[in-house]
Amino acid sequence: MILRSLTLDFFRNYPHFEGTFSPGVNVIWGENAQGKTNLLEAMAYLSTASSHRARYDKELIQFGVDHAFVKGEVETRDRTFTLEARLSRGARRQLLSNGVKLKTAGELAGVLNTVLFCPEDLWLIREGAAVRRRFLDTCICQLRPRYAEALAEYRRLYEHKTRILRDWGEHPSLLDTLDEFNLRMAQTGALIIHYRAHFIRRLGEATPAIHRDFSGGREELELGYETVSTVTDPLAQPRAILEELLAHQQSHRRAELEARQCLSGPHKDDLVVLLDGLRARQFASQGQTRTAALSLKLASREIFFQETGEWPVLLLDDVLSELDGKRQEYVLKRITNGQIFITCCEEMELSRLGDARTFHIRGGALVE
Ligand SMILES: Nc1ncnc2c1ncn2[C@@H]1O[C@H](COP(=O)(O)OP(=O)(O)OP(=O)(O)O)[C@@H](O)[C@H]1O
Repeated sequence: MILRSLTLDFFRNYPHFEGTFSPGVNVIWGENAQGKTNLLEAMAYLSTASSHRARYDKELIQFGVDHAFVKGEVETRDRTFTLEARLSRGARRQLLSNGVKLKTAGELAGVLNTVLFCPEDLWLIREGAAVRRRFLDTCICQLRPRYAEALAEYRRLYEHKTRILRDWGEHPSLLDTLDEFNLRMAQTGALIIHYRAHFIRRLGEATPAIHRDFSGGREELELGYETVSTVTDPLAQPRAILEELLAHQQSHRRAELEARQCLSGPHKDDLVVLLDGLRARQFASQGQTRTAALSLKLASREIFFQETGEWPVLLLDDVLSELDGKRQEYVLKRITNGQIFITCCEEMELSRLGDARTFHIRGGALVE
């Protein structure tokens, strides 16, 4: 999978950008706050229709402007795709593939896959469960269009149910619709759990070997999936999971009404990381959690390759400078395949990774 070129209009601090990239290594360098991350964010947006750091699309539109445009030419499966995202402050965003409007973001899956790695990811293990759910969701959405659709639907239902629970005291008639929402949330929730369990199983197969290699054979990493307590087998068919989710909702109905919060469902899921049998989140050292986070990210890249036969585009945002020499060396050794974008503050010598193209960014523009 190769991102051949990228065009931006009014995206973040770029009034306009046009770049054509190397199929190998691309180094994007410049001083702080010049727009290096913004560029990777735009690339990732074309693969996931979401940003790793913006909650709303409108944050991506340049200040004082009412629309933004992102276009990428992608080579995959011996074909060329033109992906476009048109963002607007006043209207729904539009996503297009080869000029055809997409109905859902899920339809982007499989055209451009990216694995983004930024310094915050080094805290993937230490942070709360939300960060690990986001990691899982970003990966699975790119591999399974149906998952992306279920997740979007689940989020809509969750927000609606949260409003019902928040306001039912003042408007008791809202409770008339609660059962309907519960059923639909359990149906989409069952699908989400099924897909997450299968992805975590794959991750659980790929990550330990990388981590073992990385830690010089000293540590054993294991992964687990923590979901709704009534679910006995998250790998089971969604139909079986549905019944167990409904039972959990039923037993938490009263508590939800009292707490006025949605307490039942996969929105609380976690990916559990164990190092030598202990929960890494609580017991691992800073160095160990970094190594484990890197192993997870590198493993996800390998799963993309196994699934699609092509390496995803790797976006390394300022991450190498955060790593000590040994970890840097390990990552560089492991990423010799596929297209790579690396941002850094100084021009880097990366000739060992093959032909590298260099882009110097200043103030939201390419320095020619
Ligand atoms: N919607 C927006 N409109 C205009 N400018 C924006 C918008 N969002 C962010 N910016 C600007 O983009 C710049 C940050 O860009 P970016 O995060 O890409 O920096 P960077 O080059 O990666 O820096 P660092 O090396 O510090 O990580 C900031 O100056 C910020 O004010």
